[in-house]
Amino acid sequence: MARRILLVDAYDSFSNNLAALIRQTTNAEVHTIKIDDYTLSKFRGFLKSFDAIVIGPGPGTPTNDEDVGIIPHIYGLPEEEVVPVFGVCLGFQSLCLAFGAGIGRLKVVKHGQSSVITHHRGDIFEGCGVVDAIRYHSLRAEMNEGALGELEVLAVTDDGEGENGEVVMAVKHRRLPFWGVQYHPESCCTNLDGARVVENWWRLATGWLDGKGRVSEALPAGWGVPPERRNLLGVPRKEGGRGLCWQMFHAPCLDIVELCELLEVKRAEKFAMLDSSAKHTGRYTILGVFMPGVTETFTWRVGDEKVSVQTFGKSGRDEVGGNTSFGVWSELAVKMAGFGATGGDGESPFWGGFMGYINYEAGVTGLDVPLASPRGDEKAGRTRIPDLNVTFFHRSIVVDNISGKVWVQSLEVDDEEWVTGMAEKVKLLAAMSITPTTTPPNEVVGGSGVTLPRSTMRTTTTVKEPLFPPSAVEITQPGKEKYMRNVLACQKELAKGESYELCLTAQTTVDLTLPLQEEEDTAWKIYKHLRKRNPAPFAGLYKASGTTLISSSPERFLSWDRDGNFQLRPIKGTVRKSKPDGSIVSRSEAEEILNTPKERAENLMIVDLIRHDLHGVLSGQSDEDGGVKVSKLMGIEEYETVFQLVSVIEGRMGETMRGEGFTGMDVLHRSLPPGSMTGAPKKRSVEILQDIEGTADEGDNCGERAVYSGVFGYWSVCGAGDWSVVIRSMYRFDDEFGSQHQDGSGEGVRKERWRIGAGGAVTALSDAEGEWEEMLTKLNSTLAVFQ
Ligand SMILES: C=C(O[C@@H]1C=C(C(=O)O)C=C[C@H]1O)C(=O)O
Ligand SMILES: NC(=O)CC[C@H](N)C(=O)O
Repeated sequence: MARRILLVDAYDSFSNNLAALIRQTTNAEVHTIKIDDYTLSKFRGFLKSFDAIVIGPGPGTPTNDEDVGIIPHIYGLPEEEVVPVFGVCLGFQSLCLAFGAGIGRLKVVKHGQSSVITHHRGDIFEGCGVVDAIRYHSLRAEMNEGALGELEVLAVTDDGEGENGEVVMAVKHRRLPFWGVQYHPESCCTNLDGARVVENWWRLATGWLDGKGRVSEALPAGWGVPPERRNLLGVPRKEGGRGLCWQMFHAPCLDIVELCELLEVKRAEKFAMLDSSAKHTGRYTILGVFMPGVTETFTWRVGDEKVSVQTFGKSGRDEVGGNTSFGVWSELAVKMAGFGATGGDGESPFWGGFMGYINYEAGVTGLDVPLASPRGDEKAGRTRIPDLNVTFFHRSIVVDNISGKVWVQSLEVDDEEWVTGMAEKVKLLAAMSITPTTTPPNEVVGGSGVTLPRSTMRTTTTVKEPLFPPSAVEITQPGKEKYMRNVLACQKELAKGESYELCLTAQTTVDLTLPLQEEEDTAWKIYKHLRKRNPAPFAGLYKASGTTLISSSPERFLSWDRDGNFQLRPIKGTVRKSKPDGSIVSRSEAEEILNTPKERAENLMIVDLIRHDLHGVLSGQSDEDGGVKVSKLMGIEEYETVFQLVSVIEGRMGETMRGEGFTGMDVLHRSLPPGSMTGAPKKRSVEILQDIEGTADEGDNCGERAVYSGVFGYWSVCGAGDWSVVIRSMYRFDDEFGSQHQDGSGEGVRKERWRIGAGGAVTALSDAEGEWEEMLTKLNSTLAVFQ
């Protein structure tokens, strides 16, 4: 029978990586609990069912009871109840503290940085050569005579006298079966010899257990799969479903802007498009077609029990749900399950299904973090904004911007007439254009050797005219002093060990004063311009339920295909392309900047966090290991205004899980908000950021990040999904200013307030001025359309 290891998680964003490493190296069953899930007596009761304990990393300090919960009691168990323990980072520091060591602060904190560890090859370092290990810590164990009487130091690292001098990296208890390491064996950048300590620990631990003849008991009754590990649907997958009616044709000359105008975007009250205007990640343009009496928009606001459903072209709303364990998420899963479709073209990524956005705040409450109060709309007296706003499309048009293939599709029964009619219209439109707009892969190679989408090359020189007269535009940017103070406030938390990285953001507002009547909708006017100005693989326009979102995001959050292959592409590390003197940063210069410890550490922390999120759903469920791997570590990608450091993490949801009813949505809702917008560990970082970014009464972010920092994408009836991080984007609430005003001369005017968020990851290595500049760089990629 497999042995059982209990992993005690201190709300870290790396603990699932540790669980996966333990599972791989020990073949034991790993059960995870949180530090404060159980009282000590309950814990002691079920400990008999486990063979060993691993205590994970975490934010805060071992001297603070709330940060460690049950941990100190584990090291203080009566001897007859003791089992082997392996402590990592916070778990290690707690071990040292429990036996008399002091806990101090590092002079120079180490977050996401590697060190070579000096060890004597014995004990848990048996057979290890050079251990090159990743560290995430602000605190250190300070040994003294008392502690050294109880604990033996197994490894150290030398940070040099200018920094922290010698820092203890591993200890073991002289009598009891307790071991601990300060570094992170589970980080993807710790080398194999660094991870081998877990294998060695397990050998020593099982030796100890065998020596004592300790055999664990059966799991207590009722110890089952924790509710949060069940799937949204709660029932196994159903096969079959509606047949899709579709046509595919080649239209390499089809212009996306013209296609949108064919669909009447200029005056549309509702619109949904996911667009790829740069082709080096995104590829498809997906349009949802609103159908009167059929198309439903689902909205939900944090705190609401029910989900509101509004049918296009009908007045009133229905309220659904309220009695499922996952609330709105289950409602979406139920809707989707009722629609499983068959017979679409395997090459089309979207056959119909949900498109829309999910706010940052929806993700925050998923972490059990209460929202800052009041929220922006409560303060402004606006309509309550939905935190989830997605529309279920039966009719759709998909364009492959590389091959020139176009699909017109419908899930409606007997809808051939619409499909044929629409296909004819689109073909005619394409026939009227003269030049191909699709770019065969690798056709245009930029001077730096990277493939640039042709649109990128074409537009830099052509767009000069301002979109709105300067007198119609009023921009309110965050204050520099305040932003820089916030950077320092973040760094203070990093120095205390509360977080390893914090993605600080602030919002800018743009107030437009516009004529009452205009020929085309402002959102469309802006989108068209932005599409040229800042082509992006995850661009898009979404208008529904009182909110308009215009995106030109470079960052994929999460995608999955119909076979259960998942991909995340976090971006961390940004270099502005234009220099202050007007010259352009070359790719090799960008490489030099992005290859520094600061930028690499920023990226690595998020890669490890994303691995954790993905492991959390995909690994150790049923008989599957999730196959989580980093397929690209810190590649450099070039965009219109910036170079970015991008990593790719992949995983797999196998047949068993999918058969049980798990879908990509299970992964999505449990991985929100995107880690690249929070920092690590996610939960503590989100709490800290709420404090620092402020409430509607005082902060630049108006008490909420709202659509910014959320996700925008689709979940298709074919089983695939793709969601981007909402950055380099803008959004507005349609009723923010009411509908009309009088200007000075008595003419009727209209006002619109657009909101643009921007920010960047703050680490211990950041400098406040640099962070301010980085925020402005990101802001300007979209703000520039108003200037
Ligand atoms: C916060 C933003 O971007 C995030 C922060 C990045 C960084 O710190 O380098 C890069 C991409 C995004 O994950 C933004 O664009 O506003
Ligand atoms: N990774 C960790 O467990 C960090 C522990 C502690 N919060 C520190 O910063 O030192």
